[in-house]
Amino acid sequence: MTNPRTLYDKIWDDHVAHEADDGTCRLYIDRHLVHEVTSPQAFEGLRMAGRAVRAPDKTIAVPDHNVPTTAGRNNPDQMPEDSRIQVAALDKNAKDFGIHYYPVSDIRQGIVHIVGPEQGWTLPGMTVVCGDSHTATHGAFGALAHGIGTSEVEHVLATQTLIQKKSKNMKVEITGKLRPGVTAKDITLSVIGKTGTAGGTGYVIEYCGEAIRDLSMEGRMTVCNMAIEGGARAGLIAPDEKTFDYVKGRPHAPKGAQWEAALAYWKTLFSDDDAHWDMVVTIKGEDIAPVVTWGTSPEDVLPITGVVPSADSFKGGKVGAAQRSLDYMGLTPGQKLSDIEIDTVFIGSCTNGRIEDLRAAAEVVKGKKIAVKRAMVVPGSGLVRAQAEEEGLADIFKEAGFEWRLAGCSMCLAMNPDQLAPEERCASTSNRNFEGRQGFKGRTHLMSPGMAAAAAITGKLTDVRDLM
Ligand SMILES: CC(C)[C@H](C(=O)O)[C@@H](O)C(=O)O
Ligand code: SF4
Repeated sequence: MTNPRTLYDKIWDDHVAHEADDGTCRLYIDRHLVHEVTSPQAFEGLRMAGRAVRAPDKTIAVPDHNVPTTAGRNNPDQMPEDSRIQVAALDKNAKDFGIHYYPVSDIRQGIVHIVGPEQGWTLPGMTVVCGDSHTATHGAFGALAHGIGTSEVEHVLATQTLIQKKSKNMKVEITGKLRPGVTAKDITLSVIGKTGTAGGTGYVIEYCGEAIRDLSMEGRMTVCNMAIEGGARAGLIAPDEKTFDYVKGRPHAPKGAQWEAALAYWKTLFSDDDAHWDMVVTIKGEDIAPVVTWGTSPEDVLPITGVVPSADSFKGGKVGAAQRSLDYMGLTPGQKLSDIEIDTVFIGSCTNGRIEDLRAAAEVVKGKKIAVKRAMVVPGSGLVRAQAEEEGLADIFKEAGFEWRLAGCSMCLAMNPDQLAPEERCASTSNRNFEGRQGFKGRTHLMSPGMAAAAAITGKLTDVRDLM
């Protein structure tokens, strides 16, 4: 009998190419995803050393952070100078080094964490890295996926391996059923609300339990996407029939006999009953409400039925941080969250820019008009966009007054023209509400797509259940 192992242990063991005496390991990397922000110096490093990309067939690049999302964006005049330089550099690097590439003009272009799964690059049991903290998204497939820094990007490009120390195992179990109006986003925000942004430090989280099993692959990606906001090294979910169905037939998924062999292996990817957990967090699915953030940290989570907290309801160092958040966000303690007026609504990002997210938002919006200054839907990829158009979702959004944009990171972060003005208040489906994240002095409230759509319709933070 081998020792009982977690899913993380199993994937780890299958990828260790070398282990040093101090436990430092060299891990084989199956997929390396690349975007324009964290790769230019890495490719430059290879050039200077006269090195090639070790496994170009396992290296996939797409520009996403800097690209404008308005029509005519292939015109370089639409891009600010620094964005243009980064996108042009990725165009050139992809060509020079012969890696898979989805340029801005390609319908498959989109946010790297949406494109990878969509094209079948992300598969169960793989190690997946990207110079991007939200790489955890791919863990939804039962892959070990995490963000790396630019110097590591260069190392992986050159060697297809990564130097790592093993993390501890954390189990986050969401039991039972979710209540109506509660989504994957509410799960992942509620977990961070409970554990805090540092709660996952040093761990890889496996999400499990009936409520996780019941989620679609899209929902599972939303949950894993925010593992990093809870401080974890990665988040993952054991693959099951839903995972295999999602993967099957995708352009880069295995076919024929290779599919059968892969499937047999994937079915071994689960945590053994007696596996050791260094920490266990359990939340009842029925206790989770539709939530929003009120502050400038993803752990500042409250049910939409709540009120803005006062700084002195916190302890220790958090009192000062809460006061700073309240000042930055322009909020008064005791104010009902559902009385907070919203200027702008952003539906998109690698957290919630997939087709299911757009369907959920469209369902709330259908036949209504927006009551905010601006609202935009930014599909996570060109293919999500095309599908949403085919399903009539784009028309629903446009008729309601939403802008219907092209794929990219957009207003998730202020690296492209989609930005908040100072003090502009946004209901956003993205994953970070840090100061300045969506624009200088911009104010971000994180929530699910249905909740963001509800805010667009009423002009205030709104309990989506009131519109259902
Ligand atoms: C620009 C990039 C390095 C960054 C990340 O690592 O996550 C971005 O995607 C983000 O969401 O803040
Ligand atoms: S959508 Fe946002 S979180 Fe995701 S990769 Fe882009 S900037 Fe980062």
